[in-house]
Amino acid sequence: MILSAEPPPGALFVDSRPPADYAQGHLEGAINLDLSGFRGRLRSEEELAQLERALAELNGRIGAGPGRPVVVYDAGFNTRLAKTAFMLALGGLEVYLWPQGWEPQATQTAPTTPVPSEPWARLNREILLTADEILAQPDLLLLDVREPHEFASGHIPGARNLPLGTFGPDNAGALGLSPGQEVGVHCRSGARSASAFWILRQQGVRARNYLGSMLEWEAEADLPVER
Ligand SMILES: O=S(=O)([O-])[S-]
Repeated sequence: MILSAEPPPGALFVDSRPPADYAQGHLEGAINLDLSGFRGRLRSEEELAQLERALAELNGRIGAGPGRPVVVYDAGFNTRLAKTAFMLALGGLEVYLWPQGWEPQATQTAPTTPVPSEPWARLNREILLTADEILAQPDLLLLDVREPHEFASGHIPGARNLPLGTFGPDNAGALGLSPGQEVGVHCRSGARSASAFWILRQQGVRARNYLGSMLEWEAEADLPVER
């Protein structure tokens, strides 16, 4: 959920900005964490289980777990914020995005030492889409949020090109999407599509992010590419 007001009480703050920005001033108790660079093949059950273990280890390290909301903030609504928040939500955490409004409270300069907790994660399969699920659901509306020239260079058969810039906070209906509808979103490596994911979820559309996106799809010999 994208916050426009104060965050929930007791939240763990995650600052996804670059370390130099964090060092200049961050929210009290916030840790500095950018998960937007995540890449990984997610096709076998073992690969999914490995990701769940990695997220459990991460949650334990930063003191995140069930019952404690996590608020991720950044300098505006950007793909770094969106993908970091998506990765944490994928681990089963209750996640909020706080793109603006936090700035006046960013007064702490000393880095926060996280208080670790028991490693814990539950992979939230409801928000994740995998290549094999795309193959198994040919009727699922799949939105490729890359730019038209990227789409033209090769795309998943049946995908519809809707560049990220076309998504707005209240235009899901105008894009032909309705609350409750399930749609898949993807891009090159799951970052722009994480932004589309949150924008659509905010409007009640049941978006699922194909995290592997075209980087994974094009690397797999058995997956068809349309040009
Ligand atoms: O935003 S991206 O993952 O397509 S590089």
